[in-house]
Amino acid sequence: MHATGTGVDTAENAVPAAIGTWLRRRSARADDWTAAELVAAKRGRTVSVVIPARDEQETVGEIVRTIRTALVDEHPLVDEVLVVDSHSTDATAEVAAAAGATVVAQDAVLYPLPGLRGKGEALWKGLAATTGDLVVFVDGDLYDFTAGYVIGLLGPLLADRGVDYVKGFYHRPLVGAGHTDADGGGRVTELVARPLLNMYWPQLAGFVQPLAGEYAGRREVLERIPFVTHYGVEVGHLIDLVEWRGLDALAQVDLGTRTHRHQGTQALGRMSGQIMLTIMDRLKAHGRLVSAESPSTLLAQFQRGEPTHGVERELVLTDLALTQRPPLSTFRQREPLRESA
Ligand SMILES: O=c1ccn([C@@H]2O[C@H](COP(=O)(O)OP(=O)(O)O)[C@@H](O)[C@H]2O)c(=O)[nH]1
Ligand SMILES: O=C(O)[C@@H](COP(=O)(O)O)O[C@H]1O[C@H](CO)[C@@H](O)[C@H](O)[C@H]1O
Repeated sequence: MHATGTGVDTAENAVPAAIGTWLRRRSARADDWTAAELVAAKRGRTVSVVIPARDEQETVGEIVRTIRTALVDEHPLVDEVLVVDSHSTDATAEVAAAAGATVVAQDAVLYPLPGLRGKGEALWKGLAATTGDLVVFVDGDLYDFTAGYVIGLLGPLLADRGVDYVKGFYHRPLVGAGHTDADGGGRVTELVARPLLNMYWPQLAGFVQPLAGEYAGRREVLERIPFVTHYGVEVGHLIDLVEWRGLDALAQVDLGTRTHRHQGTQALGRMSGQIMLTIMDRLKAHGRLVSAESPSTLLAQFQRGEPTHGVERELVLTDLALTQRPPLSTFRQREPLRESA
């Protein structure tokens, strides 16, 4: 490790010992396991893959085909592949079904429960619409997805009963028109999530990609945590799980490189606000943030467009209010949770 700019020398011993221990104990690589080894390790447990997809017709088909070919047909590691069609306006559902996925419309799950919008809603509905003992979440906008993503995420869960939840990590290029910044991706991670998590949940500082969209968990645990319905879902999971299950129940796996469809800066501004409000919500929930007033959830952004109030910009208002689904178990009677061995 090396000194950085105005930062102190980050020598090995500057990293809190607990983080170093966790990194060594709970970090793995996707190629630590093979599909055949994990099939043998299933011992009757089942696996569902859930892909949230809003307008992903360009990429979702190849992701589904890769899983089906390598991890259903060749090696029966995955028992169920579900694409949650999240109000797509393109051919996402048709492309996913043609590739061999089960497809469900987000609002059709747990109908007539009124549907909400957002990625977290898609994930929660995907959990509700599947049955696997282990659940793997994979974004639908990946360009370089491999079966190793799923193998790597399942490895720690099948190998160690003490692990409840596994995040992927990877190099994240930012691919622009004719230019790629090899490590420019994960903009909200680097500018918002990592600094805030280091400030308030430093025990999570070892996660290389806290907002990774590829992760897996035990159903018995996933059904007992809330799902923030928008982009705060990942950071909400990490905080809720480390508070409930402890850091040692969490793990991470190196999946190599991840290239995905990037959103624009204003969309990431809204995502950032959602993540900040989720972190503030958890600080309040744990009695660590006492504020005289609640933050406004209304975000004003300015775009090229119709002049507004005499300014040569279009004013766009978005409500970033935190909405979340309760633990799915509150919708269903479940056996008491078996404490991890
Ligand atoms: O309301 C939503 C928003 C996003 N997504 C999906 O969630 C994944 C990650 O979303 P996105 O790519 O927008 O986030 P980013 O990766 O840019 O942070 C993608 O498969 C999206 O199609 C979804 O199903 N519903
Ligand atoms: O990590 C990030 O900063 C954002 C944006 O990534 P890019 O800057 O477009 O590579 O992407 C992630 O964040 C979302 C919110 O947690 C997740 O839902 C996405 O799956 C993940 O790609």
